Amino acid sequence: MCVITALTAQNTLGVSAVQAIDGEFVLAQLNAISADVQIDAIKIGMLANEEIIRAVNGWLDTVDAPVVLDPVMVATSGDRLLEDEAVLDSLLDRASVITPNLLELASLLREPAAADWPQVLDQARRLAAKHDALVLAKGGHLAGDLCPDALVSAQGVLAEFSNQRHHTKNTHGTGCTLSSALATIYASGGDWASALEQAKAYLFRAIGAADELNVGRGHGPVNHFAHFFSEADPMDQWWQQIHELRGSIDNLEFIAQLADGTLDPADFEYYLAQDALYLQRYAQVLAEASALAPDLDAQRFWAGSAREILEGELQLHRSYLAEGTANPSAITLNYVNHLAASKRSYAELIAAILPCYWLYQDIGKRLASANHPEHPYKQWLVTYASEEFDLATERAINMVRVAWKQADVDLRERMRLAFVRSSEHEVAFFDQARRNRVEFSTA
Ligand SMILES: Nc1ncnc2c1ncn2[C@@H]1O[C@H](COP(=O)(O)OP(=O)(O)O)[C@@H](O)[C@H]1O
Ligand SMILES: Cc1ncc(COP(=O)(O)O)c(N)n1
Repeated sequence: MCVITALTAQNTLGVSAVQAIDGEFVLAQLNAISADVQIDAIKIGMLANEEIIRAVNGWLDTVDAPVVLDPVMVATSGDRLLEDEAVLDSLLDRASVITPNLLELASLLREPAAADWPQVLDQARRLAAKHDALVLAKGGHLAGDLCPDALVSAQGVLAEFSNQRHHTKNTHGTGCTLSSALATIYASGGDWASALEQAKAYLFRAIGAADELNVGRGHGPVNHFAHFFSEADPMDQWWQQIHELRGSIDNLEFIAQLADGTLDPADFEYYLAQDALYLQRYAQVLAEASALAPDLDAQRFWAGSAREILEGELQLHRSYLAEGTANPSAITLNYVNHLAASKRSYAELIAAILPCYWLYQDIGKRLASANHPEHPYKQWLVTYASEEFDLATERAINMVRVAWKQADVDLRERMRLAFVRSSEHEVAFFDQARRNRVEFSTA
């Protein structure tokens, strides 16, 4: 819930005008909230003048909630945001946590600014004692590669967290963000140190992504939504993109009959023979992914998967088939050629590999309920609905996700195309027993 205390005409270059709101109207807004909404924590920012401070002070008598007070006095641009800082004193005693930056801290103590971090901590301790509050000492304005922050009481430092300094000029709103996040997270956790740690991690990410916003020519805002945007899972998006393809697999007569057991054994055998040819090549492709893998974990996973295919799935196929009888169909060749063409890079190759896991797991899960002890294709149905296959699919998805995160825009697009193309091949592959069976004599 927000209460407007002042209107500011400002951009990234500075504040050109301030219109303070009448104290009475500020109070009306505060009362409107507390009369209706449960208040778990309060964060106070810019207050502009004494009249507003008095209104807020009076209202605080009527509510019971922790108060984070950010003594906003001067903007990043250097413009004043509070007429007279002395009038803040009365409010400071009401705060649970005061969050001054280095200059505001000095100003509240009527002292010169601290020159280093130990001096900041010392000033913070004295301010904490003066107002019987915690003080969040902030080192953002110090020189150096690290940005330390500490929660300080009259007794000394309670908790200290430090992060690297981002090289950016877009730091407008860092202090406001930190104090708001601190109050909000405290409201849900009840622990100041842990709230500070989380608030700082959130802010660190928001500053790190600030340059992406590219707003204005001065000190641009931090990116509050960096979290949301980068959190969208690219793998979910890929899965959505093949939604229609997945639907068309479900609608194939071959799949419907495989599920209810009415599939002609000759069709199943044809499919399996092609799949055996495919899998042998697929196992080679997995071994190639292992050879290209960037780390030991990935190398092991793909090599293990290749072995799994050779000794697991291929055995299953052979149990149904007379060995070595089939030639590859045009559809099978197309698919393996697509896989082979994707090995320009590790990332692209594993993106092309992925549908063979993911689509089979998906189909396996949905067809599992149709299985029963007399089902003619029960072994096939069991294989792709197994927990081991789930686990392997999950790991394969994650390998692709990790590679995607490290890829540049062009590579990401090639990965996506490789994935979609393989999914298209999967549809044709399932359907092939029902199509013109063009077979080739070379694998
Ligand atoms: N360039 C930066 N990189 C990383 N963190 C920063 C950077 N600048 C400020 N911070 C962090 O932003 C928060 C606010 O810091 P500070 O600049 O000291 O206060 P204010 O924004 O109130 O002037 C602190 O947690 C500080 O560590
Ligand atoms: C309304 C308002 N509140 C606070 C600040 C200080 O933030 P910053 O120090 O990042 O300019 C500001 N510029 N405007």
